[in-house]
Amino acid sequence: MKKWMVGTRRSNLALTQTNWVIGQLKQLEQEATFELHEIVTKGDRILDVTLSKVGGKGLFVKEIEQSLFDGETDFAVHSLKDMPAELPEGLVIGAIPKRVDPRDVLLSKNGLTLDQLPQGALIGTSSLRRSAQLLAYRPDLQIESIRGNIDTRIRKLQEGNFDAIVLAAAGLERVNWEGEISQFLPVEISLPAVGQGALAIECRSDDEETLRLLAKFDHLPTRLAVTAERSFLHRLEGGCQVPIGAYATLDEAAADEQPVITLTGLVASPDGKQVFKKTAQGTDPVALGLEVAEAIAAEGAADVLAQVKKENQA
Ligand SMILES: NCc1[nH]cc(CCC(=O)O)c1CC(=O)O
Repeated sequence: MKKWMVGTRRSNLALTQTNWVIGQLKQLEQEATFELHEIVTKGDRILDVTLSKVGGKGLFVKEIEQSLFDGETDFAVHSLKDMPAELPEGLVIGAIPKRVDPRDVLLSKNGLTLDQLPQGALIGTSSLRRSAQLLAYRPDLQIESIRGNIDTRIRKLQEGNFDAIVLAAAGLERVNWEGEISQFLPVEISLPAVGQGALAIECRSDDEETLRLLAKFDHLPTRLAVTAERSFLHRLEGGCQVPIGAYATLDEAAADEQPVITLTGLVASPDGKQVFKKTAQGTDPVALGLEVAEAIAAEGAADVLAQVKKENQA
């Protein structure tokens, strides 16, 4: 019986996610065996610099993809939101498991909510998407960059460096830190990152055996939703260094109907003073993503993105 080599980053979150995926796949294919292959990525090595300054898409995936090309690994487990909008030729996402909670969450001193935080409170986040939306909602807040894995960030909050930090609910739940959450931020206040809360299992596009295994673990409603979000991202050519968010949901569809996808897309200026946001519905996820992207680009989002990209290069 085949043994699959599985690529993963070495962080606690990555290892937890990968081991969870392996556990699920074992239930689907009981004879199969799996071996973990830990890979240190560029993103893991530059922990002290704000990611938006480092630039470059897919900081956490490049070395992992190389290992797939080299045949050293057969598939790799990623957080979907760390994946660039476009995959290199020869690789595909073989499975997208069911998405968990996509929301951002606030972790604060004394459990205060966003509305309860004192005037001028200091928030730790290195995500332009999160800081722009927080400032749009509460212009008095101060934002400072924070880096490191989930444990490091929570420690920095506990040490008193910040009044609050913002993280993804999904990551916290996966590593059992959900008890630290002070507030789940409504998507109306903080629209999540494209693909947040979903995993992506990447493999070679010509690897029939692995594709067949992974197909059993694909969750179609999640795939449709994140395909719409990634189409939006792709049209705007956004990486993690621009303030872009998107969130799609599916209506309950009858068995003989195509599900209707509702997609909200957002682009904001880093200071939160300009927010471009649009919601539309459709049944074709790629077309829907393009439609929403083009609508907000035409309203002025394209200028904001061009400005942010220029500043990142400076
Ligand atoms: N940017 C890092 C990252 N990539 C994936 C997650 C976990 C959440 C997810 O899988 O969407 C996180 C941490 C965070 O943003 O809090």
